[in-house]
Amino acid sequence: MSDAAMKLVVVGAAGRMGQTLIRLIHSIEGVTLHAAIERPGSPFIGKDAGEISGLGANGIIIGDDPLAAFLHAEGVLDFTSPAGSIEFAGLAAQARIVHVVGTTGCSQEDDTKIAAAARHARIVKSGNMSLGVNLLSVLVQQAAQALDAADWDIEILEMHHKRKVDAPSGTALLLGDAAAKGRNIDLAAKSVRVRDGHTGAREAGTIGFATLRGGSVIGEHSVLFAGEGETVTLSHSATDRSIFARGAIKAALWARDKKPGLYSMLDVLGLSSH
Ligand SMILES: NC(=O)C1=CN([C@@H]2O[C@H](COP(=O)(O)OP(=O)(O)OC[C@H]3O[C@@H](n4cnc5c(N)ncnc54)[C@H](OP(=O)(O)O)[C@@H]3O)[C@@H](O)[C@H]2O)C=CC1
Ligand SMILES: O=C(O)C1=N[C@H](C(=O)O)C[C@H](O)C1
Repeated sequence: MSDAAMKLVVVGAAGRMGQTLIRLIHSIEGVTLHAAIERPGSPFIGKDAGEISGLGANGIIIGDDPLAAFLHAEGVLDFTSPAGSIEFAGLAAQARIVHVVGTTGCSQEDDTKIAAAARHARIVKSGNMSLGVNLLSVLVQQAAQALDAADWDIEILEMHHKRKVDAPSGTALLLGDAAAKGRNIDLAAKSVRVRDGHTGAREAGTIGFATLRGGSVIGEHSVLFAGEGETVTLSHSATDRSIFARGAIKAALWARDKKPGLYSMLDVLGLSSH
């Protein structure tokens, strides 16, 4: 593996995560900002990426041509939108580079396209890049396995800022998936994502989701195991977006010498059980 700093492109550079990534790349050894991209027509095209992120000018001008940016880069950090991430995965595959995807709200069809791109790109995708949430997912899987479905109901509660556009959050779904693995059930078949009106009594063995939106909340997640007379709650609070950015940069460095494929943050953190 090269000793030189890994050349990274930040797509969605002017977004909340884009700006956080640009600040963090500046302060972490072993990585360097190669280019910053926004969509064509964005008011941020032509602006200095360092200035936009509050660092002061760094000479990297935000552009709108990802293909040109990826050509001489080694990795892409992507917290954008499902359509954007599909496009960037295809371009990362063409350039044979690392693609770290934090974007949430992807459909099954979107995920299939990203998995196809992973035949040539090294893709790390996760609904949450933080160490804390990935550790929590391991604990949730263990608790779900230990607590009998007939006696313990699983409910997942999340809250995010008012500008978030997808629900349930990628993290809530990741935690739901961990719970479903612990119970050896299919999450899609057993999840209850909305309740309204006369719903009838709760069906045993299902996994419920509840979503709150408001203010500037960065990310709150709780998994409740509700039994007769007692409740076990496992939770995570994010108080700074740098936890996600740090995880994404760690993922890019980890994937630098890996074979093409689709990886998760559990793989990066060595928490994977397979
Ligand atoms: N996995 C994780 O750990 C985390 C995941 N996320 C996820 O990351 C995503 C972004 O979050 P956040 O930064 O808060 O959102 P923002 O809306 O603040 O930023 C997204 C940025 O991406 C840009 N963008 C969207 N689509 C494209 C495209 N096709 N080409 C180029 N640029 C594009 C947006 O531009 P425009 O405004 O013009 O659309 C915007 O500048 C969300 O899906 C969020 O859930 C967030 C935090 C952590
Ligand atoms: O949109 C956000 O802000 C976040 N999105 C991710 C999610 O959907 O879980 C991760 C984090 O909670 C912040």
